[in-house]
Amino acid sequence: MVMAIREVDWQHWHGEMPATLMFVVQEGKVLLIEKLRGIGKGKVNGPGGKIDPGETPEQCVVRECQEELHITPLDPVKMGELCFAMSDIPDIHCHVFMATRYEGVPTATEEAIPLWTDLDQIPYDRMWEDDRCWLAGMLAGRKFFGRFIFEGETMLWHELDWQAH
Ligand SMILES: Nc1nc2c([nH]c(=O)n2[C@H]2C[C@H](O)[C@@H](COP(=O)(O)OP(=O)(O)OP(=O)(O)O)O2)c(=O)[nH]1
Repeated sequence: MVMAIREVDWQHWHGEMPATLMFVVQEGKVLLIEKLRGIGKGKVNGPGGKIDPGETPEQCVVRECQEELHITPLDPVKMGELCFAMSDIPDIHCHVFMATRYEGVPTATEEAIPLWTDLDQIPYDRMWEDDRCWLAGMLAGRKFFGRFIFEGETMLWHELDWQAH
């Protein structure tokens, strides 16, 4: 069976659900989580979540790290944006950040289990499919803008632009 790819008018696309992700990197490791609830429950990801009304992406990513891991990332750097056209949930516009410093001790909560992960051992088979397209490049310091079409949890199409140095 051939699956028809949903037509997306990216010129006028607007993600109904703004969201964030944070990747803290220190000493050759990145702080990932096993996500215990919400969208992508059971997957490995960075901490993050939906932006509340009135919140900036930066305020959201700090709050989500506090809620999920009891840490406060310092000086978050915006690295990219991910536009997800989804089939079964509202479309998601995700702002992705990195940080090299944080306050607090990464702690397991009802939302997440912290997983310090070697940069060369990222468990892509436990992550969202698109992460293979951008995560390694971002961790190497490259900024990006990506668009993705998903059918359920399957990525049907993607387009990724890397910012010129
Ligand atoms: N790495 C990666 N992250 C994704 C993808 N799709 C996607 O929604 N995410 C992230 C963005 C958000 O951080 C998170 C979805 O928000 P959430 O359900 O965790 O939001 P939340 O914590 O506010 O939710 P809640 O349970 O408190 O209602 O998943 C993807 O394809 N790859």
